[in-house]
Amino acid sequence: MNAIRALLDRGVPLVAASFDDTDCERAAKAAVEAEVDVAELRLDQFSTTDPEHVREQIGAFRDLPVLATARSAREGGGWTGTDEARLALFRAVAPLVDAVDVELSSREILADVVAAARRHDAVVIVSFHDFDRTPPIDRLRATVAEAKAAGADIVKVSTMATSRADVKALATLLTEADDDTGLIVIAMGEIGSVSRIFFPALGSRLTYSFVDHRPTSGQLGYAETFRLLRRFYPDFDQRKTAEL
Ligand SMILES: O=C1C[C@@](O)(C(=O)O)C[C@@H](O)[C@@H]1O
Repeated sequence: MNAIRALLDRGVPLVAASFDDTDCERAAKAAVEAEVDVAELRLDQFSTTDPEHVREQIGAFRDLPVLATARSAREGGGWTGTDEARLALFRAVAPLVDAVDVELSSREILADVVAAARRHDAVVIVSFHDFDRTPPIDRLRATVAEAKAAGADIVKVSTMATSRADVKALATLLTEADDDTGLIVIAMGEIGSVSRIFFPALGSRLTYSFVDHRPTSGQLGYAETFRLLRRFYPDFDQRKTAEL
């Protein structure tokens, strides 16, 4: 079975760390030693997306489940190429990875990325980011519904929290959804940092940390993320082993 799906099926929150293509062999070794659950490869931050190069870097992460992300510049990522090229990249990596992340706003390629992932049993994360603000909760509810309808296995909502009310709205979005919805919710920013630990305990499926990749706003390092999840989520250490 797909390694990320198998981990998700256990119902315990998982920890991802994000990587670009800097010294992948060494980075992958550090991630395995750190017990990271999922390596998110930020293809949009690679020095080149030449297929041979990308295949080689994914190969370096062979001992970890891999999530491939090619974030559009529109949603804060580094992808500045065409949508055709991005779709071709997703199609090339779909057979090699366990999951892909594509933005709901990437309407021109969304259905084709979902289809490519499905063909290879890769988990589909359909994501929404707002690096400036947290939109009203009704907008976010509509976003989740649209992402589900587009074929998401997991919907990710990651927005900038500029007040405690924003953190509360995101927590509400998460807790009102039933467990089958499969949500990843992140409150970005310093005020949202608590969400990196607290939201997994409320049902958010994956929390993002960093090993030595540049952190996004409010991310905690993997060591701190692990320590706090162990402290506050009693089943955390069983995520890779036990039938829960
Ligand atoms: O979208 C997300 C979440 C994230 O932006 C974060 O704030 O943890 C980190 C990204 O690498 C990932 O793709």
